[in-house]
Amino acid sequence: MKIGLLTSGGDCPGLNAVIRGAVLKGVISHDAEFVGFRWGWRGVVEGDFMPLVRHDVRGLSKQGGTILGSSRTNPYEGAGGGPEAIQRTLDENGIDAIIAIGGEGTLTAARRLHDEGGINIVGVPKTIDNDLAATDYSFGFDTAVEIATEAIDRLRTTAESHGRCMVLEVMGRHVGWIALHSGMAGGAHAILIPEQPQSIEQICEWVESVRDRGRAPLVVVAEGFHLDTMEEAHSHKGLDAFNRPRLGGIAEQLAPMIEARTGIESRDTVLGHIQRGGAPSAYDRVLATRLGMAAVEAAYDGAWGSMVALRGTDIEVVSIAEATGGLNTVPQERYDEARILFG
Ligand SMILES: Nc1ncnc2c1ncn2[C@@H]1O[C@H](COP(=O)(O)OP(=O)(O)OP(=O)(O)O)[C@@H](O)[C@H]1O
Ligand SMILES: O=P(O)(O)OC[C@H]1O[C@](O)(CO)[C@@H](O)[C@@H]1O
Ligand SMILES: [Mg+2]
Repeated sequence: MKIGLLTSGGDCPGLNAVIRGAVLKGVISHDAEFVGFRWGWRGVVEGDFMPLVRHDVRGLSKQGGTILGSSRTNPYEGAGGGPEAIQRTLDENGIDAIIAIGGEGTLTAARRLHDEGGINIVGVPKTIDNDLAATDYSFGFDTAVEIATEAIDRLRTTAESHGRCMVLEVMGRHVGWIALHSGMAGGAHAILIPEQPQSIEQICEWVESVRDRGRAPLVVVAEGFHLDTMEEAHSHKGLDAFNRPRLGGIAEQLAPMIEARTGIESRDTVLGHIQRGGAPSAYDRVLATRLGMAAVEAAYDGAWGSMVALRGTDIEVVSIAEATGGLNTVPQERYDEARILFG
């Protein structure tokens, strides 16, 4: 079988480990052939791909980013877009199947191409946000949490030196998993997530109780958080390639509000894409490698339109529909559990 791999959507530590796992598994167990589509769906639509042999994936599991490049190209757009044109491109190049590594958008597109055009596709879930349903964790999340936790540890020493309140903004467009886990690991005094709007009065109450105990307050906020007085998440950077608001900047809004209300000097830090860069953690390398290997097995089993997923400690094959049907939000009980530690 000749399989085309692609990485699409925002990048994520571990993408290269998936590619390596898939190629090694396919070559060793099935004598498979691989190509890599460049720049996500763009490579599929434009017929732009490169051969991927065993040598090309040597040492890749520790390398951040994606050697294939990524984009938010829509596979239904352009002359080569849509199921019929894509099938033609695959046939012309002798490519039997696609393994699409991406988030909910990429997987939704993969499912449509399979359902509407019968294209042989297997999905692999990726996102640092951990917002995909049907998989217990997605690779990239653990690495992002490590980076955010280290940032909290570092902010804490400078905060204590000045008696300041620090507000750290982490990623998390729709869900607060990175904020919840890094905040808990780093001992944050308040964790603000998209699923749980709060009042500025409540936030200041937590901050003041920390100050009253002689400590420097540390607040972790997910970029998608909004105060109970706001309609939606803060955005002032225009739209992304898929016409969604680019988030970021809520920490810059909150820090002066906290300072004005409590009198505690406050600073904000936006971690941004640092959370997506660099080498994946050991956990993410293992998870990504196993998912890549399982995706190849799913292809050889003819499990088209499915996705590989982590369930407990097993990698299972589930329908893409299950993964894209809803978001993996932070459950109320997980927030309540963390909330005991606030203030
Ligand atoms: N319903 C859809 N039908 C066809 N294409 C879609 C659909 N939804 C998303 N896409 C395409 O898939 C691309 C990737 O989606 P998106 O930009 O949301 O990234 P993602 O895979 O969800 O990763 P991330 O976690 O970074 O958001 C989009 O730019 C869009 O072109
Ligand atoms: O890299 P971009 O296009 O700025 O996207 C940023 C978005 O991607 C993610 O990192 C992953 O979906 C979100 O947390 C964030 O809102
Ligand atoms: Mg998306």
